[in-house]
Amino acid sequence: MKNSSNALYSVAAIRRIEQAAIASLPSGSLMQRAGLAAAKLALGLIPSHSSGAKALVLAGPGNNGGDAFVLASHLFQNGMAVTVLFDAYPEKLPADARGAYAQARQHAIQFSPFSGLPGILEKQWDIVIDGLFGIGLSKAIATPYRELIDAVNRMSCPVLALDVPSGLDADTGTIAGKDGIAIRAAYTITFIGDKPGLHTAHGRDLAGTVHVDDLDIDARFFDAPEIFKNEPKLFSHVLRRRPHNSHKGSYGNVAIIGGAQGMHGAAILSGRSALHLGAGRVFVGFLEQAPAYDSMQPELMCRAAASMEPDDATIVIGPGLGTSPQALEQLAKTCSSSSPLVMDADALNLLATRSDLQHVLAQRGGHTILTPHPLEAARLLSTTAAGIQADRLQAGRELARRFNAVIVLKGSGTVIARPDGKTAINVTGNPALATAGTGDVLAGMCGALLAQSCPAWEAALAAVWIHGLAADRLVERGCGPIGVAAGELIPVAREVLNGLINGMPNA
Ligand SMILES: NC(=O)C1=CN([C@@H]2O[C@H](COP(=O)(O)OP(=O)(O)OC[C@H]3O[C@@H](n4cnc5c(N)ncnc54)[C@H](O)[C@@H]3O)[C@@H](O)[C@H]2O)[C@@H](O)CC1
Ligand SMILES: [K+]
Repeated sequence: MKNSSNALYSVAAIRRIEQAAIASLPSGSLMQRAGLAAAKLALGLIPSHSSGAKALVLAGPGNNGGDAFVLASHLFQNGMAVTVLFDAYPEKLPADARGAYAQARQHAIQFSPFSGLPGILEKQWDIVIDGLFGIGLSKAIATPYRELIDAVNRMSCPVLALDVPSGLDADTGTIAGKDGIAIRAAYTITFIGDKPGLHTAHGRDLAGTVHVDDLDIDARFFDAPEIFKNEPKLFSHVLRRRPHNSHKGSYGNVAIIGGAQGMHGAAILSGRSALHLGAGRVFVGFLEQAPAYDSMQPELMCRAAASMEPDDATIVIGPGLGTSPQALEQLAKTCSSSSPLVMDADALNLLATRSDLQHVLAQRGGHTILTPHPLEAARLLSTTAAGIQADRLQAGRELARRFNAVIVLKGSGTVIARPDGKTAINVTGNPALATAGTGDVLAGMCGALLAQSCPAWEAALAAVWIHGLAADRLVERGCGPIGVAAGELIPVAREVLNGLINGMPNA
């Protein structure tokens, strides 16, 4: 399973792999490999390393510190001036780390306790290595490590974290403990396998660019992964080139239901998005007075929602829906239809208040995708947004089980979960998406892909990935992250989808 390069492993899974591998190897081998791999990466990050560049290495009281000692020895042997900040009892280090400490002590590496920090902070460093805590972190980081991390986070030189930025929970991407603190790294080299917490919640901000080194552990020790980084290889098999002999009926109908008074724009955005992601026909159903047409996109067919027959279309319900009795009526009609379905925004807020509809939804056949942001997810699970963010993977999986649906839990590192527990974390996208209407665009994209016969899991993965990449392209072009309007994502998302399909090998 090692060759699943987009696999993500929980800390429990990493521990199982590590223990099995350690038992088959001479003692200390994995730590030696980890320290060497990290040193090679660090040397590559500092072009001037041969001319006495300066490295500050932070070493903690466990095996993460052990990795740091091995790395310190290698950096020294490669001509760097190395200072190690270490403030624990060497004799209390775990065995492998103690060995690595003794090894480092044989070199002219400067060791300093934390009391030496003020002088150390005045120096210019070419790189800081964070080897304080890895997957053994068990509580919030407090004094004296807190002050050290705070100081390092203010430094301008690059920080390379070993395994996990210290203070970050490798499973959840949260900062451990109440009032905890974590290293903000520019790079993280993570060992054995990649970890979900590096890619969701605070993970993307704190881990920087993530490198994975499997420490050459034999593939037989790796469990079959259940969590993946979202990549086209998870969904591209359902994307199809268009045959010449096809027509609009070949690509499905999408019916958007939303657009209460004052919120027409949300439904329109969703409709435009569904159109540009390839739906054959798009209807937009408005709760009250429907506009005659969308003058910027006259291809959309604007109707009164009550007059629409949802059974021959993929339904996207929620954008601008509101929570009126008419909205509830539409939601009830939709839940009992057998059409492929995307539920977003107020449809989710209404659903949270109606256990009868929740039951109908969980029983319905057909493909269902729910796209909550953390607050909507919190309402569905009767908790708080903070409760959801404390463990986004667990929340996504719980929602998927409860509603028998594919869940897209939005946020940094969007979590896509399905009822059997398989979970993906999306790593495209950026803060340009933190603006009104981007959720409406995403819901329309999910609808378009469902309408073109993608199964719900693949449709959700593809939509989230394309949506994020569209935002990344806008930023690359200098159009963001500040001030991107949701509608700007749509033509770029179309470009991304066509690029994906055009780049596929001919079947
Ligand atoms: N055992 C091995 O051979 C290998 C270990 N590896 C490294 O070892 C790490 C895991 O090592 P450990 O299990 O020793 O764990 P860590 O080194 O991550 O941390 C555990 C130590 O930190 C203390 N601690 C935890 N949270 C604290 C907090 N908030 N404040 C103060 N002290 C705290 C614990 O009491 C313990 O002493 C991995 O992340 C990885 O870097 C890798 O080198 C792979 C091989
Ligand atoms: K670390």
